[in-house]
Amino acid sequence: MGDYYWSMDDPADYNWRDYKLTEHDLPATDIGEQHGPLHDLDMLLAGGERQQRQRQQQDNDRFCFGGVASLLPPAPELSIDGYGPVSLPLIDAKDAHRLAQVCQQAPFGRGTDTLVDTAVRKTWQLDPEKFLFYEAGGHFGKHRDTEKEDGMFATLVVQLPSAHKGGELVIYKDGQPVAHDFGASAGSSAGRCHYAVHYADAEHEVTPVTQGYRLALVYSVCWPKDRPRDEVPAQPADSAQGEDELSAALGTLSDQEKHFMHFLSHDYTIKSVGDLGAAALKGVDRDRMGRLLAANALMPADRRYAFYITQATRQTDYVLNDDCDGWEEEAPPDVDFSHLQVLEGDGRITGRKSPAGCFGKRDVLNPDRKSLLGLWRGHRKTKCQDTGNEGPALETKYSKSGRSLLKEKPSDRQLEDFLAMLKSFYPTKAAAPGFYAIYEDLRHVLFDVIAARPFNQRLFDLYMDVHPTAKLLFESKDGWEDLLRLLNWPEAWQSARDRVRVAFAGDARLAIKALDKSLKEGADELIPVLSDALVRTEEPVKAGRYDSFFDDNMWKAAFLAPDEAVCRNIVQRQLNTPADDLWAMSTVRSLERAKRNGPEQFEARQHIVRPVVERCVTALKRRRDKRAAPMSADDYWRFDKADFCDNQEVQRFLRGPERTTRLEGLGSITAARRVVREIRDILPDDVAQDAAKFSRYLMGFDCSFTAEAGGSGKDAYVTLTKTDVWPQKREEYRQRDVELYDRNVARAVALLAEGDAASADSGSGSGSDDGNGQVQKGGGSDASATRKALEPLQEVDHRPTSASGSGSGSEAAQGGKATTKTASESGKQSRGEGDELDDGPPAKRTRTRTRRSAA
Ligand SMILES: O=C(O)CCC(=O)C(=O)O
Ligand SMILES: [Fe+2]
Repeated sequence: MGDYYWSMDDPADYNWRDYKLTEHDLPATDIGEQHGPLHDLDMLLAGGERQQRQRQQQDNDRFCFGGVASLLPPAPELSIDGYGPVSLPLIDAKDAHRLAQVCQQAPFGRGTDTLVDTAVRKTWQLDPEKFLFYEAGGHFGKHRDTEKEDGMFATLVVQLPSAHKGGELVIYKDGQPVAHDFGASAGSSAGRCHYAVHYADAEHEVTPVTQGYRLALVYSVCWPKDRPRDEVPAQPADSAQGEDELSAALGTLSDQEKHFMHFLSHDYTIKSVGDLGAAALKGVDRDRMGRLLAANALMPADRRYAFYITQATRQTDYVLNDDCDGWEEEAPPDVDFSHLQVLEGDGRITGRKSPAGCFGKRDVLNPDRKSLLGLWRGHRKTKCQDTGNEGPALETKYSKSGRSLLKEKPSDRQLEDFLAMLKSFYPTKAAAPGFYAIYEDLRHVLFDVIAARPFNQRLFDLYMDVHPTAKLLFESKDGWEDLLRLLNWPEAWQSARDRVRVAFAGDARLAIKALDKSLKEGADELIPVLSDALVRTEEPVKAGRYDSFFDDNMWKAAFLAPDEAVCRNIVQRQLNTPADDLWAMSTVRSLERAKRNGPEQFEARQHIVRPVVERCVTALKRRRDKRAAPMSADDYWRFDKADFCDNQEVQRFLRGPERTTRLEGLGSITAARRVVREIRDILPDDVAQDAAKFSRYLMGFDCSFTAEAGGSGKDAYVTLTKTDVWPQKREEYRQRDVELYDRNVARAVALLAEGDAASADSGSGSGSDDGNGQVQKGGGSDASATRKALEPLQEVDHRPTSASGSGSGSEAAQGGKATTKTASESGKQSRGEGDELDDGPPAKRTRTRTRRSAA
């Protein structure tokens, strides 16, 4: 069976309405408190018993008002496209007929639908919602106006000079009608324009026009677009004394840890509260919000309340009673809060939270002394549902805006205990991933709690103890936000600074990321602390690679940080780092980028950086000279990196100084030929003779030689002869390395050259700098991106750097080896210490080696 929705005021008559629906009310005396601080607050907000009636009247007056539109001409000129000039008031039936023809039947909204139903609304309209034309029988049933535009809060109706009967605009305030007859009783409606203004959320109707024609213009009244969000009017000076009393009552409630709520008089759309915050409040709600905020602000921070606005819904389900003559509550009403918005003491919406709990009938601030149903009076929706077997059921639903004042303030002692407990439970992400997330949230909430009270060193220390790592400070969900808030809290920052430094000193990568973010977001206080932390960090060499993201950002900070000390710190750090050729090249490249991105900043600090650049030059030159040293004739035939471990005898020969050898004792010529075949399978003879064509193989094995079977029977042997294809190739690479080191030395020198805009290497190696953006995007953790950015280094870094000076081949050769060998062969590849031909990433090998030699 389908659902039928209608409003109680829907004129359509359904037989379910013949049954009696009795809603249980509670008198005002059962709501809130009849004495004590909450009651005092009621009285103070209501302005005392005596003033209450007067206030009520004022509020009624502001709730809606109207009269003669004396600023408008008595006979406004009105002309309508397709009709022509309209002479006002409209009297002639023929004119009316013509006018109706250029208009449309006005629709109305229900939920998200726009409907036309003359039983609900019967009027002609032009230019949607602006010009209305009522004939006899025209009317508009009870409704509230939708917010047609952002910031709309009221409706202005201007009735043009009209000669008609009926057609009053009746506005309901708490169910009581306030009628506007637009001058009918005063006899001025035909001769003047009249107006009426009402809040858009106020329920209103237009009674049927019984005679003549009524013409009206309808306007939406909106807050100005540039009005500050959350604006609540300052309270007039004469209420200051009331504020003290209010504040005292609030304070007492606060000490009792009392949370309470207050039903707003007006209704608000979720959107308007979301858009405007406290500034959406109207009339009496606005006054009271202003007074409560002012009183709240008078209290010390730890006693203050937080303010929320919530959409409250109260739903009751009814079933037919046993006598089938009325509806009976099936269960107690269900009260629900949703769309909660936090308005803080200063009225700022800072986030969304869930209500701490529901409120009992005693937790209601009820300055207007309303009964339960009086409080809930608002949008009531009734829905009748035929549930089949169980018969029809009726549901009523009220929704209402409420303001709640929640106090979430445990005592300092309780908090300290809690923090100590939390500390003992401090989880690691790996150990308790689920708990960690809760923990992160808790930490964030705790920050709010602690920040909301006067600074308490003990409490704050405990709070800081609970999250000691840079990861939590920086990478947790709200870590960064909390860190920034810490900066604006002088006492806290004073004592947190050292902890922050220590935390980041344990994680160079995070320190760099945080430094970068601080620069971008102007968190200036954080920059020196992070740069101090950086000096104490270890070089983040992961998997043997320099991290160009790290280096780039570090140097960027060195030049861009407002304080020169940051640059000095970084230089100090780099001077403490072991220097080798890879370090030098990475440094040079990062400095080049920094120089390119900010030539002036670079120049201003290049004198500070000079020692680092000089150190790079020294390291590069040292490496260059080692590589440039010519090889002795003896060493020329030592293929000391030869990789032929499937046959140890062959490998021993290759690594030794002899040019040729014989493998003997093979037993038969067949066996000798088999050995040759096996060798040629691995390294074909023609490969050993043709470097250009087969360098991929050569590089894989780091040798070149031929094999030939000879002799017969027991004397059969295999002759191995080294060819100079490999050593020549090796020589070529040595030469290239020297050139590369030379180029890098030149780049380093060019860095400090006067008036040179970092273009020294724009033609050669810097092409790969384009990979920079990619590296940053990958957060420096993407190995392939990092490798890409390191490409110019790899021209060198996989090559031998041992004192012996023998080479192992190019990057291409490494790749070739990997694809040529089987997995098991690769497995056998790893060598002892000192051998540079392990399977690790190229940079690692060299890195390991240089580290050792540096030590
Ligand atoms: O005709 C009027 O006075 C008011 C019409 C109205 O309530 C509306 O257009 O929403
Ligand atoms: Fe309306």
